[in-house]
Amino acid sequence: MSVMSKAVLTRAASGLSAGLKAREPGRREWLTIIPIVVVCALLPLVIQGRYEVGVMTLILIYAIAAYGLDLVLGHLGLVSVAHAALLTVGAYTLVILTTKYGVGYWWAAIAAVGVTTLAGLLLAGITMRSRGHYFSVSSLAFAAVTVVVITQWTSLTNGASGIYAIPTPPGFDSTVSLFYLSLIVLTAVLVAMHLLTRSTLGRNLRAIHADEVLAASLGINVVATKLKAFTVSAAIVGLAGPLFASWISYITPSSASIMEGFNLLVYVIIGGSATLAGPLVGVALVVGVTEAFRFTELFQTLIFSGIVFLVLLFFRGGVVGSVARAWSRVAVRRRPPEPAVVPESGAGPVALPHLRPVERGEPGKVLFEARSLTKKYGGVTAVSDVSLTAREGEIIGVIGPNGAGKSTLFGLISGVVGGWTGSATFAGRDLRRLAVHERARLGIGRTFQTNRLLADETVLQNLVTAGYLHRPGRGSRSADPGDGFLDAILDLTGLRAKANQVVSGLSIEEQKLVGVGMALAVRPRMLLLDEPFAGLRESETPRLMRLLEWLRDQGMVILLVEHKMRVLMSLCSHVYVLDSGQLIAEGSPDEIVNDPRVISAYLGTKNA
Ligand SMILES: Nc1ncnc2c1ncn2[C@@H]1O[C@H](COP(=O)(O)OP(=O)(O)OP(=O)(O)O)[C@@H](O)[C@H]1O
Repeated sequence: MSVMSKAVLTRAASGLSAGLKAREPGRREWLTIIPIVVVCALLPLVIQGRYEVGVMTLILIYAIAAYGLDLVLGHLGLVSVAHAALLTVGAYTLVILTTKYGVGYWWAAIAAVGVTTLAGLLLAGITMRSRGHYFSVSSLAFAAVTVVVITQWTSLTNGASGIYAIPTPPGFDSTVSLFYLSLIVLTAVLVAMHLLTRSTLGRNLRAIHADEVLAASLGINVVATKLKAFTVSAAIVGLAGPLFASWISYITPSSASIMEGFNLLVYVIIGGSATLAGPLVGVALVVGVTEAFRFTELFQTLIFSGIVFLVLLFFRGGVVGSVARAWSRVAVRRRPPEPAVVPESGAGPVALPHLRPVERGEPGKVLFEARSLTKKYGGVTAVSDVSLTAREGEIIGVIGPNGAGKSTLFGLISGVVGGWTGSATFAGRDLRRLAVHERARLGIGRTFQTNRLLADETVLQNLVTAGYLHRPGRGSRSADPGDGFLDAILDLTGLRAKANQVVSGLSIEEQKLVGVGMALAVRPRMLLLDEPFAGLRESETPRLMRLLEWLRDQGMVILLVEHKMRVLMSLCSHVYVLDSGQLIAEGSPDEIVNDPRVISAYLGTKNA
């Protein structure tokens, strides 16, 4: 692989995991489509040469494929080199059906989209459980296999010699008309991309991109969502396949090569992944400029490399991404400052919402029961033979020194940590058989010791994503569940004034509250809170305490890991104490603080 290829792949991998994350597009961002389409539509009137219009058509066709790629690259963070192969699969399907089997062009085009989608589904099915570099290498293998299959299946594809005389779409046989047909398809893709990125699927993709564990904890089926996205991505690329075949009029297996797949990747990264205009701008810039220097191949390669390096060096986020970021900085400066949060004085009552966030439980009824839970990490037994019962309407404390196994226990219950023995049931269901997202859907919500949030999104967007299971109609694009529940969470957590602020700009304590709010948006029946009070100011502590008490009174079960003993002891009715993975004591707060084993292992004499 060339130095440049490595640079781009490294940039793609590192950039996509840091700093270039997709964000929710503004409601009015679709307006960008209008100037894009108008400018494109006017171009053939200004630049009229047959060759030039041909290049512009190719730019539009590649842009369609680039948007398909961007759905997984920009919005899911998967670096795929297989998309040129998918494009070629679509092109060959059209060519074979029309030239060998005499199928009408439009039927063949529909079949091409279908076959490309199926090919994408196949690739996704094989690779969706792999992440990062593993996925990229799998996509590389897919491209290589596609080239081999097309080359070797000579009876169908004519092998390395390729196929000539590819028909053009009926009624679109001139260069200019193919340009406008491609523009119509591109416009539809732009609209679809805008709608997709604002839809539940788009939000879930961003959540998965940001943090798969968090996404699953919110009830998002990570594998199914990735499959869906990859299939849609392949379908979009499939739209470009027939156009590409008609444009090129002579197709060979080399169109599916890894290098072509790499070029598509370059277009998206250069233009700006996860932006509405980025892929088109990237293709136009790279293809346009390199075509202008087509008279010398060496010079063309140098120009291509030059563009790539310049953008990588100076435009983090690609051309469009960088411009959009600079613009948003200016816009933020112009915007009047948001009113500061006025923390509730601990004394006054918190305005609790009239809404019922959870199904009212039956106090005293066993909701969760674990027997002999054991989890080993190699030679370390993180949790050893722990049994625990949680009844509705209880706040249960789990305490112990660092490394006692508290977070591991939460991991076992929420499903994040696998490979344990023992038994665990929740609402009568055996948890062993349930994945993380299924447990969340069943009603197990959680926060994490180290905040796991959608750091590049606003507080409200975090809550909207977290409330995904409860939007009216899962496919709905509406932001709020419609019953004011998210509103209520903003009030309960005291985050209303910060609702439109990006989470990464909030203080640690505010981020903690966002985490609690997100867990509540899942509408859990049991809430696992891993040190929610850590880092909270004294003034914030009473608010959260009252919130937990109120949730308990609604019938919710709360398992609370907390080192702030005063808070924990005043909230909990029952406390479990772990030390080196073992349950060393359990009982009421009074019993626990006076238990000599707990004093010796954890509390010391000052808390006793
Ligand atoms: N992924 C892992 N791989 C190997 N060992 C692990 C892993 N996670 C936890 N452990 C070990 O398991 C034990 C329990 O860790 P755990 O994080 O559950 O404790 P904890 O009580 O939550 O501690 P803290 O209060 O510091 O968060 C520790 O010895 C820890 O080193």
